Amino acid sequence: MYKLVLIRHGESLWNKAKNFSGWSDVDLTEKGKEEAILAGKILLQEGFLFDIAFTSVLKRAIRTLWLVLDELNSCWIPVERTWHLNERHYGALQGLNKIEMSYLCGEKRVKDWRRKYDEIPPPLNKFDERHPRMKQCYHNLSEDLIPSTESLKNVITRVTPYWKNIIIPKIRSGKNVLIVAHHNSLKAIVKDLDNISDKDIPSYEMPTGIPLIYLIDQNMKAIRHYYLGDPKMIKRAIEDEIHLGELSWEKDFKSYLTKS
Ligand SMILES: O=C(O)[C@@H](CO)OP(=O)(O)O
Repeated sequence: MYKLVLIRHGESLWNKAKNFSGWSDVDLTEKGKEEAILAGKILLQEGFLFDIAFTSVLKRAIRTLWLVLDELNSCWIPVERTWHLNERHYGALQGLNKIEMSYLCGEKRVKDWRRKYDEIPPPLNKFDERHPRMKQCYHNLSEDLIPSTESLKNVITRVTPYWKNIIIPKIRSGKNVLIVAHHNSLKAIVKDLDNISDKDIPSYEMPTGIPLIYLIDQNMKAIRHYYLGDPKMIKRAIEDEIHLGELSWEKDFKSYLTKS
């Protein structure tokens, strides 16, 4: 039996603001940093140690990983940073507010953008300075691999080969692997581990900054999984994700319309 630990990065500035984040390189909030530190402390307390870690090239995931490894006194372990584990590219929606967009375009439109398997948001203009082709960290990628927008299906198509060809062999070789990534890129991994269908994976929700432990069999399928964290907080965080964008869930949604 193998063990694998997955962590969605701690709360980011745009999780807090309820903006579409995607490949925008936003940092953690103070709460996000605390979540990461707590995740590291709990992992230490539970006796987890890692041989290698994988993360994206986005700073909210990298910083979460640093804080976790610091608590584990494991800053020295090899770390693979890869664009394959980046968040879903949310196209021209990036930076827009999910509540405001629900008000303007309707809750169903926002829900479909967020949680329909093959829904592709409007693309980000290739000449927009926020486009990844303008960023140094993607300069070694060929243009056809750099997305201007992505559906969840596209994310699964880019994450799965990396998961199967790069990460799984490390697990099979007996390495203790930690993956710190994003809501949608981690969905690709749990989809494979738990055999979750295309129909069910969009509504799979994961809280920020809480270690998710997987026990895996020889066929690289999950035997069971569990979170290391307060069940009440996890339930609340998952409910917030499910209802994000519903105006009735946002008691104070008018404040989103009046902010500058
Ligand atoms: O905005 C995003 O990039 C992601 C993660 O925060 O959002 P969602 O979970 O709605 O796909």
